[in-house]
Amino acid sequence: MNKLHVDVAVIGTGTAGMSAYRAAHAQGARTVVIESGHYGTTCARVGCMPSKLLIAAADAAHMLDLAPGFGVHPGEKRIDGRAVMERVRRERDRFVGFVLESVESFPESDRIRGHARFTSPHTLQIDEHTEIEAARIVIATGSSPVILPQLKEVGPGIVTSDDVFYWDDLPASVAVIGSGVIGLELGQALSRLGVKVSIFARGGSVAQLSDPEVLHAATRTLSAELDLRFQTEVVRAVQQGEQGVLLTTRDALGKETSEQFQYVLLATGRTPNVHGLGLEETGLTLMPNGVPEFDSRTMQCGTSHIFIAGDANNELPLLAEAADHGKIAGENAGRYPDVRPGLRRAMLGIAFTEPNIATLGKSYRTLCEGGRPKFAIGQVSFENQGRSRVMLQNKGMLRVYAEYGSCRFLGAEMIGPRGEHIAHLLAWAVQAHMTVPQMLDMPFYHPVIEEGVRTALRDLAANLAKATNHTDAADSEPGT
Ligand SMILES: Cc1cc2nc3c(=O)[nH]c(=O)nc-3n(C[C@H](O)[C@H](O)[C@H](O)COP(=O)(O)OP(=O)(O)OC[C@H]3O[C@@H](n4cnc5c(N)ncnc54)[C@H](O)[C@@H]3O)c2cc1C
Ligand SMILES: NC(=O)c1ccc[n+]([C@@H]2O[C@H](COP(=O)([O-])OP(=O)(O)OC[C@H]3O[C@@H](n4cnc5c(N)ncnc54)[C@H](O)[C@@H]3O)[C@@H](O)[C@H]2O)c1
Repeated sequence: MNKLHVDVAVIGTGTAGMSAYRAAHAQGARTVVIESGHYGTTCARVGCMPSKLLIAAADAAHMLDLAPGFGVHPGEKRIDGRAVMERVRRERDRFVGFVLESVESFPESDRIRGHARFTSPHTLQIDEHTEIEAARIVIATGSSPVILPQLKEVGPGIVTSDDVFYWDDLPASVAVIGSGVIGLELGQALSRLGVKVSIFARGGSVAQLSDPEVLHAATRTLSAELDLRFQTEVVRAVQQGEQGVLLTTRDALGKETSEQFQYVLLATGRTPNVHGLGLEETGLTLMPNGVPEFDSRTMQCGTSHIFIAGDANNELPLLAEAADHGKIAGENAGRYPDVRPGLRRAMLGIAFTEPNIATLGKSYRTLCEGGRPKFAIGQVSFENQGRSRVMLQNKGMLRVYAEYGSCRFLGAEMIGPRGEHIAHLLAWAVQAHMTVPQMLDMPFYHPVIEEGVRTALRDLAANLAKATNHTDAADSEPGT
């Protein structure tokens, strides 16, 4: 058994782990990273990048569908599934290659291969070959797809996003379970690429939306294009050899339906990789999901020498968050016991559906927490928004929120054209603590989709003014 003594051990070499390694190392700490799977990160290998590559191909196909609306007739559309998947894998491998180069730039002696688990608060056992005594430890173990119990061990037709980007060809049909971010991004992309797709949602949720009006607009917009079956539960699935899977679902009225699909894609959330880590040996207080209690400003677990970063802490399982968490955790582990709060940015979440779905700052749900909501709402529908209509992308809605009295801009939820860019603009305003009048003083060009944002902000300003002129803010309902 090899024995190692280090200042900082980082478990996981994903985005958070690599960021933690660099930050701890920069503090002068003798640091190692431990990896049980492949190097290359979830984001590059099976997450952000390949999913956006698939979506890019779908966008190209969709543009051909839109063209006749402008009087442009591109001829017969032909999708070469093998070529689509070959490009996805080729470009994905290129991105993974850059990550591998980055990991390989860490000295070999700092890279340990194998599964890490705690045997005491300061000791990690790596498979059966190495024991590491570490003064501080960063947990950056990522997350894994949730597999519904009734779909376990059905057969090769049950897949997750970990499998899709290894396909050689596009399948004939896919049942997507879950209407969250992964289900909608992949479901819409596959559908636009000619795959027969049905999306089954046990409730009525759409991606990360919580504002009922935006949710309504999103449901209407996406249902116009996709076979979206809300309030529908999965009952069972049976693998039928190479034919695919016979999936039985039950709708809100209790009616059971059985349909055959080549694949059933599970997109039912991800669970933090904290089980099998031996956390019970650390003495840390665990939350019901198994994640240790931690401070989201410092990533420190309780007052201990252990830090947790990225998807593993389940706070906001997004790439940019993983990188920030890793930096904060690594710096604090490096200079422990001098633990300091790190930079946390305004919340920003974007689902790359088309139209994009975006949430930023405080969500409607968060603002409504703790009783009666006390914030003003402004809104715009993109249906008659000038530039959106010019481009035949006039779908969706934006709702913006602000605090009565101070007029401080708080956040927004939307589905709409160019949502990824509008969301950045608005998230920057949240982080800069701008007020609605200050935002309206900013330049708006013509004709641009941002003029729709201005319409929503003007509506918000009018609603804020009504409250200041006529009522006590506490008496105001949202949107009045
Ligand atoms: C399909 C999909 C699309 C996505 N798209 C986006 C997007 O567009 N934008 C966005 O912001 N986010 C997106 N995400 C989320 C983003 O990919 C993740 O938030 C991010 O990659 C998490 O990074 P991480 O470092 O926490 O985890 P990972 O990159 O998963 O790294 C964790 C590492 O820890 C290792 N490990 C686990 N347990 C152990 C152990 N006991 N011992 C040793 N090593 C261990 C694992 O093998 C893994 O290499 C997407 C995710 C998916 C699945
Ligand atoms: N563009 C992006 O930023 C992006 C893209 C993909 C993934 N991600 C990250 O990955 C995470 C995981 O994505 P996801 O889509 O798997 O999770 P999610 O939490 O967004 O959605 C999960 C969906 O599965 C449904 N579901 C859960 N349990 C179910 C059950 N038992 N039966 C039927 N349906 C069930 C939920 O109702 C929900 O619709 C996201 O939270 C996000 O942080 C981000």
